[in-house]
Amino acid sequence: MSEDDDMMLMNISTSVDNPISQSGSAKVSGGRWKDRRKAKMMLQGKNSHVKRKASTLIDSNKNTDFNESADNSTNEMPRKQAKIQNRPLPPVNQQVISSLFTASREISTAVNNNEHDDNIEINPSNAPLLQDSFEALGVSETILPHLSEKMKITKPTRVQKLSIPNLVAGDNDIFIHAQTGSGKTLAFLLPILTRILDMKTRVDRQSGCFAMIITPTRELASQIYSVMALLTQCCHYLVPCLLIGGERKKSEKARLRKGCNFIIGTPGRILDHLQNTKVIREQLCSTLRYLVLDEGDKLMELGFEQTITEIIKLLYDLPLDTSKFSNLPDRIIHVLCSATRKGGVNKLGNLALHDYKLISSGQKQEEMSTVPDQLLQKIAIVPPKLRLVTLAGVLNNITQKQLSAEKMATVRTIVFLSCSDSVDFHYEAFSSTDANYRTLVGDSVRLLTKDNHILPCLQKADRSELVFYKLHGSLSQQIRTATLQNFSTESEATKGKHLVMFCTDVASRGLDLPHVSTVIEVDPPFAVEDHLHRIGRTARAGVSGESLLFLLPGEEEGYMDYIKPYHPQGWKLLKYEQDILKPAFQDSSVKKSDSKSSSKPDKLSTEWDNNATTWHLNIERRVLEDQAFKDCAMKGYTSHIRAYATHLSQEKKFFNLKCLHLGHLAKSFALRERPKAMGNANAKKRVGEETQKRPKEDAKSKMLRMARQTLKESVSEFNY
Ligand SMILES: Nc1ncnc2c1ncn2[C@@H]1O[C@H](COP(=O)(O)OP(=O)(O)OP(=O)(O)O)[C@@H](O)[C@H]1O
Repeated sequence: MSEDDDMMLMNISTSVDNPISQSGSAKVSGGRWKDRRKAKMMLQGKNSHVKRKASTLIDSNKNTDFNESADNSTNEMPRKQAKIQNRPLPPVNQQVISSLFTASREISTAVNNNEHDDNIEINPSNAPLLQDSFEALGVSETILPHLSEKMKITKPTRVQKLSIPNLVAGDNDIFIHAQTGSGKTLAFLLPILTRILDMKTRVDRQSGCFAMIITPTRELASQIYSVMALLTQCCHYLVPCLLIGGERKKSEKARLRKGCNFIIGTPGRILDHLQNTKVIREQLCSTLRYLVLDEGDKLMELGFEQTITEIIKLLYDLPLDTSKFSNLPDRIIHVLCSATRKGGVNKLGNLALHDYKLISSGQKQEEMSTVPDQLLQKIAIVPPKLRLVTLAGVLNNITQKQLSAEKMATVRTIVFLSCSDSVDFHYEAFSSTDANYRTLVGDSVRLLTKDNHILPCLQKADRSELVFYKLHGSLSQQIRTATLQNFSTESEATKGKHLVMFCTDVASRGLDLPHVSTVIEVDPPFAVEDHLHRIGRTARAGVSGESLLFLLPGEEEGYMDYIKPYHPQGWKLLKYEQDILKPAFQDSSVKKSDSKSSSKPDKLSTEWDNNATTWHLNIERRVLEDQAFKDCAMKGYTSHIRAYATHLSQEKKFFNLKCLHLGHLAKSFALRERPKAMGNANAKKRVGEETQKRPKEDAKSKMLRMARQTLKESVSEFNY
């Protein structure tokens, strides 16, 4: 039963003692006609307020009772149910707890028409090719030993095999279009470095800048800078320089003044320096020969077309002295990297590339690359109320598996959410329930300490084995960098633990985080490209990996057909109960969070669904008791709804705001209040703040306004 309904039977009486069992003949009298109709429908076992097709969203009596027994302390029985069953009504101002589980739990509509076949042996599609060598591709002898000894990279991947000879020997522009994790970074860095090293002309940091690499995110720029810094350890006289927003411009200027051979950065900051810093123009003048645009589709999606046009214009305004380094190309070579060749990126190609060669690692030259073959995709159709507890179940099962392994290896999981506020909520919900944690970086990395039992499996383990991270664009650049650094590197504090990072799409593009074994998309991506990039954080360079996508029952299930072409190896369709919740909650008892204050000894349940409910009620109770956490949950919920309205128009049929059951979704943010009530409370607050009332909007313009606002926020999310 939805919280939305709890007020509607206030003045209604029924003529039967047990109307549920005699639903067909129930007589309802009194109250408004609408209320009577609703009541009658309910007595007949129908839901007058069907928001989505799946029958699973209608709660049962059984579960309301079950819920009651799971949390007697609050004694909050839905009023409608109480009235129907002639039980005493709870006080009007008391909140209603809607039950977590529903009567019919089977998701009947979920059919797997793209089953993953366990019996087929799959070869990794982005792995190094054992029969090839970098030497044969023409990579400089100066780099080869360093590559194999220091970086442990001995064989090229398919995309490297195709692009390196092209850039080493030819002077064409190239468009690199390849799967995630296929080694695109080295596919352009190695040949550029080779051309400079093989000039046989002595160069140093004062010789000028030879290549500029532009990326959409600061994290990606920092990562490419690190790879370049590692590569140039074998030729320390060559120096890269990083120019990204969020850093002090003054120190960047000082670095530029010392001289550099490669500039790596984000578009806004690079343009800013080109327009305002004389020394960068001096560095680029005469020497610039390569302009690389990485993640071209994202650059366009985020509206950098104008910025890049201006950068290109300014670069072409600089004089080029081809006599100075005559072994280098006699013009600026453009390299464009992208996982897709659809839409905006073609425009960027027209803008930046001339007479280019397409380097595609796929067998077929499709517009979008598929996911790596060795990646095992899983999909779970999860009712909106159960999203939080199911996520807990998934994380628990991964930790459980890690704990039961003989050798405790560090395990990394990335959880993608739709917006920063939702990231904040999930980070708080999972990392600080028992307040037994230690922060490792600012307040964006929390190591659970002993006695923190946020997941059921930790109650049995004598050690705490979890570290939680949060990453989104509203954090300062220093915190973002330090958080990623901590997540990626092995340290004493994190060694052998399960590292879980809650993040927005800021972490979806190009980031190469080592040994990520699972990616969980709790909120579906805003575009199918984002789906490929998010799950591409695992299964990199031939290594295996898993990803799990949560979809809501109903319209969202149609998304499976939509993404099918990108998953040639199929997927496994999980049942949220049998495959996730039951294994997570069945063998351990979850204590009620208020059990300490209770005089009675805690009666622990061995039923998995009882445990799952208790787990959820603990989080709900915290929301009730802790105003700061409640604010966090409300913000997370409202921002999530706003973000939901921004799905691409061609994907709106799967992600239609109107089909969302807002009340049930609120439950997954541990909120017991109805969204309507929340809205009214907020509206009341606003009355004092705003003297002018917003003119009445129709649904369409409201949705558009929300979408525009969220798009604006999502761009600032990346802080370019
Ligand atoms: N030839 C190789 N052999 C082994 N590992 C490699 C090779 N080339 C690259 N790698 C490793 O593979 C990982 C992925 O590389 P990279 O980040 O360049 O992939 P990408 O194609 O740019 O991925 P994305 O599309 O996600 O940005 C890195 O850790 C890199 O060190």
